[in-house]
Amino acid sequence: MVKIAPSILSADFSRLREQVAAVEEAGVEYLHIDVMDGHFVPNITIGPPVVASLRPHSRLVFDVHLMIEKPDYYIEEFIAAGADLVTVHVEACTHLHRTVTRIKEKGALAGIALNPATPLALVEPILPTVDLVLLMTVNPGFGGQRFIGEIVSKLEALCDLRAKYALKFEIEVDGGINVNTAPAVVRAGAGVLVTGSAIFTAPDIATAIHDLRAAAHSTLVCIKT
Ligand SMILES: O=C(CO)[C@@H](O)[C@H](O)COP(=O)(O)O
Repeated sequence: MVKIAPSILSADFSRLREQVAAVEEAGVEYLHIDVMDGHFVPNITIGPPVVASLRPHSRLVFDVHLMIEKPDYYIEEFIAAGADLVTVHVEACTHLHRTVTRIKEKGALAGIALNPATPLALVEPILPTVDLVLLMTVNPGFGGQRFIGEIVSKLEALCDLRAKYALKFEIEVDGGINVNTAPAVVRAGAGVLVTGSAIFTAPDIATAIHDLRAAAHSTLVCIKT
């Protein structure tokens, strides 16, 4: 089953607790938390105190996406704040295997994220050590951008690598995911859909999540028949 991970980047921050409760009630699996530092990406967002404030109010898997330089300095703090899954950018890590190992040693699941222009070959050697691979389908930094369709073939190639090595990591896509783009990424092998603006700027959050799930699952039905 495809998992949905609403990105709170597009939420109304003045009503964050309420909006997290709304996506949780609508049955999503993950809460995607975009952490940006103004250096790795040209935007500044959320730090560990926000994660810690939300933690007592939600049972969702906290999927913390670090779009920051030197992520090693902050891994422990985000896990202590309540992150269940910590994803770091390949482009921000000099010693990626060490960083992934540190995340796991500190008790969280470890993800690696690749920008659209970053080739899969860079991460192939460490795929057996990760729990999730996030393929950016926009250039990171902002919500509401247009989906980059060329990433679909990269997604298929990642799926093939997972099958080739008989691995079990999850494949997450992030950026421009909505009812129109979800079918293509699910068909190509995405198992976790990060969606920000299509959920939080919709007139009704529950309806938006229902529609996204229906679009994703309709594709799965297509594959089976
Ligand atoms: O990490 C990012 C952007 O850098 C994403 O998580 C976006 O927040 C997704 O937003 P939409 O493209 O769905 O609006």
